[in-house]
Amino acid sequence: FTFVPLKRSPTTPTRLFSDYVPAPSPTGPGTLTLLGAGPGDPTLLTLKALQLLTDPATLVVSDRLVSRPILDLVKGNLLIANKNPGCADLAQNEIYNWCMASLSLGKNVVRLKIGDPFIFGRGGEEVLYFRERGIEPVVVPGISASLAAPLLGGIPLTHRGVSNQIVICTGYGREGTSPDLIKYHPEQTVVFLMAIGRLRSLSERLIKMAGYPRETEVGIVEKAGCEDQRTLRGNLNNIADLAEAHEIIPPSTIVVGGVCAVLESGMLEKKDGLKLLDGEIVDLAESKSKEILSGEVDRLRKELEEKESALRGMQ
Ligand SMILES: O=C(O)CCc1c2[nH]c(c1CC(=O)O)Cc1[nH]c(c(CC(=O)O)c1CCC(=O)O)Cc1[nH]c(c(CC(=O)O)c1CCC(=O)O)Cc1[nH]c(c(CCC(=O)O)c1CC(=O)O)C2
Ligand SMILES: C[S@@+](CC[C@H](N)C(=O)[O-])C[C@H]1O[C@@H](n2cnc3c(N)ncnc32)[C@H](O)[C@@H]1O
Repeated sequence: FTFVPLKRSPTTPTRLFSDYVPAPSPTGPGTLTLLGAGPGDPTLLTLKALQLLTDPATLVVSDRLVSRPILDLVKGNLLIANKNPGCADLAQNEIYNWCMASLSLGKNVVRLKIGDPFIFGRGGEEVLYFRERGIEPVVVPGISASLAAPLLGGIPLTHRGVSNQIVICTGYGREGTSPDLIKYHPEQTVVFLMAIGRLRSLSERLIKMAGYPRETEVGIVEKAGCEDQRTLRGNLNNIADLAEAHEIIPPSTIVVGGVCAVLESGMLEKKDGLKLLDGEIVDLAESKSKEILSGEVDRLRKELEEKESALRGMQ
């Protein structure tokens, strides 16, 4: 890892992510970066991510869920793993083989992962795999869908007097198992990733085994940060039926708890045209802001290119 020290000491120079510039090595293996892509909107990428993705000399090995507008930024070669549910281990081996082959040729590789690499993304496993083979990956954080999707769907994960703690869970454990649920706590928000496929049984288990009241609010944000984002609101009693009726599909983030109702009216409706209605589905506002935002990506890219060519001129 590259750890970023919290304080600069006068004697030890701080190594920031921004200091990390991958350079092809003719003598040894290339560098490997595990890179978080955020939830899907390219304007939510870090500047570090933009810099790495637009390096034409870099091979990008991406997971399937990374959005098209982000993949479109890649200037070098791009490989996308066919990691569908049920054949993930096979695809994971393929990813390792692609990365190792390029690294051993001295090529720099970016392993692009949805959201944040260390939140339900096998990021830790990948670090251990490459470390065992003599390559120490640099890990660059991304905005996790577990935090961004609720926000983009108009759900604050904490809210004074409503929720003072957040639990992030997966709907599926290893080999399809259902992870243990935490007992109901009225001031807790629970965020479920990878759980749409078993929403009905999850809702029933929350009520019957974890003591959740049937009326507990639930929000689902599908494809957050993508052009076709949708938000669905309901409660534990009706959410599975509503999701079925509206054909909600992965990738979606499920939020359970009182916070789902906090911004139900008012602010967002007026500001962004985003309307949250009980049991109704809403599309992300048809917004001019989308065009403005994608213009912003082009502007940033240009700025980066200019800086790079100015730097090259100075060398
Ligand atoms: O229903 C849903 O909402 C989630 C469906 C979904 C799953 N994986 C998925 C998604 C998102 C998607 O495909 O869009 C998609 C998924 N699962 C996972 C990843 C990240 C990765 O593999 O790099 C991804 C994204 C892959 C990609 O973007 O290409 C990771 C994953 N799946 C799983 C686990 C848990 C584990 O292995 O211990 C973990 C590891 C989490 C961690 O790092 O802690 C387990 C899982 N996820 C899932 C299943 C059900 C498989 C089936 O249905 O046959 C299963 C069970 C299994 O594979 O043995 C479902
Ligand atoms: C394997 S997990 C990876 C999580 C990722 N590492 C992160 O930090 O966001 C995949 C799950 O993340 C959630 N997810 C990813 N992208 C999403 C998006 N654009 N909108 C809503 N949920 C998303 C879904 O719950 C999906 O099943």
